[in-house]
Amino acid sequence: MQIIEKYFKHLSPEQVKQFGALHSLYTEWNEKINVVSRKDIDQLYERHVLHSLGIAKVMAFKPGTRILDVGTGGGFPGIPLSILFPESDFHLIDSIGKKIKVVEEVSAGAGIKNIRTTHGRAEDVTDRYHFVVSRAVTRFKPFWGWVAKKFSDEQFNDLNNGILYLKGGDLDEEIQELNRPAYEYDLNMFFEEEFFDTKKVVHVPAF
Ligand SMILES: C[S@@+](CC[C@H](N)C(=O)[O-])C[C@H]1O[C@@H](n2cnc3c(N)ncnc32)[C@H](O)[C@@H]1O
Repeated sequence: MQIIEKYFKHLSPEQVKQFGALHSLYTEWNEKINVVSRKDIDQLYERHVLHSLGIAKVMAFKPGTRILDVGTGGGFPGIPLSILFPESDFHLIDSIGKKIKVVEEVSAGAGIKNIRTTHGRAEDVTDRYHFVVSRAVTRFKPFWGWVAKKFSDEQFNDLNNGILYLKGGDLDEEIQELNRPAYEYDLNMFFEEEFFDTKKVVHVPAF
């Protein structure tokens, strides 16, 4: 938990409480339904919570921003981002029902109010969002096909509406295949831990 406060210094007491609650909630739920690899649960705050918050270092969502987390699994990056941005609205979707059950239990347990969940496929969502976030779901090209029609054309954030995807490694081939402008932000600019050496946030503007 200290690692979150090291990089996010202006958390409210409520946010400190909510981030602090995640360890016991994920430990409890991960024993019933495996959403985080067992060896990673000890590094929950670095590898899952702080990694998810890498998106916040690139983009501070303004109040009223609507964000879809595609293939959220156990709630990453959506749950940490919803705690950090309590005035934005998050929609977390996954095609596996038991993962959505974990998301619902963890978000209720932590008292998170700005999340709604759907058990279903991203392709079937018909609502409009300012941003789509994701981690570890699929390559950019098919992903773009799933979400291209889901963007609102109302812009009020510092970056253009679009995808903010957590990726790792060399992305040249994947971005070439996507054939759209994509901007890479290295997370080692913000976080000094070795885990972030190869990690990036990629912004794919929708317009
Ligand atoms: C490797 S997991 C990553 C989970 C989470 N984003 C994380 O980083 O911890 C990929 C998730 O994407 C979900 N998924 C794959 N295709 C999907 C689709 N078309 N719509 C919704 N969820 C999908 C899977 O069910 C799975 O939970």
